[in-house]
Amino acid sequence: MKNSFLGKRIRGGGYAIKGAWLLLKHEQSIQVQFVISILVCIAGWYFEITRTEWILQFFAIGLVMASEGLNTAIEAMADFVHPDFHSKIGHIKDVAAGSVFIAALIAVIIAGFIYLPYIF
Ligand SMILES: Nc1ncnc2c1ncn2[C@@H]1O[C@H](COP(=O)(O)OP(=O)(O)OP(=O)(O)O)[C@@H](O)[C@H]1O
Repeated sequence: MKNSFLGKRIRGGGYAIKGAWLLLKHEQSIQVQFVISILVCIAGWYFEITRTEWILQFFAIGLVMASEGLNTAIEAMADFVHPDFHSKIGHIKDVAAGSVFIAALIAVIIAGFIYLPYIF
């Protein structure tokens, strides 16, 4: 069982859950996004948004938090392979941060489409 296909997949899932827990425990940006996600879910419950709007909202939350997690991993990898200042490392980190910015921008636009009609 330990080295079977299923055993390996279950172990891989365990590592992934551990990684998600580490992100939540140690990364301030993920913690902030987690709190914002909870607030947005409270807003969804308050305004009684539709099923499709919930799907879009969870998609946006997942997009932002997953890209932030990958950005964190890339930053950690960059710091590990090259702890000193280097323009290439700066470029890699900037590009990784840019992907989070794009995800966050899309999430804000989705939030606008969902909530502005309920508010105004
Ligand atoms: N080793 C480096 N060489 C060159 N530029 C760097 C280096 N480390 C960081 N930078 C520059 O500083 C910016 C911020 O990097 P940093 O690793 O502090 O990320 P951060 O977004 O502040 O992450 P966190 O808050 O999670 O530590 C990078 O986007 C990059 O422009």
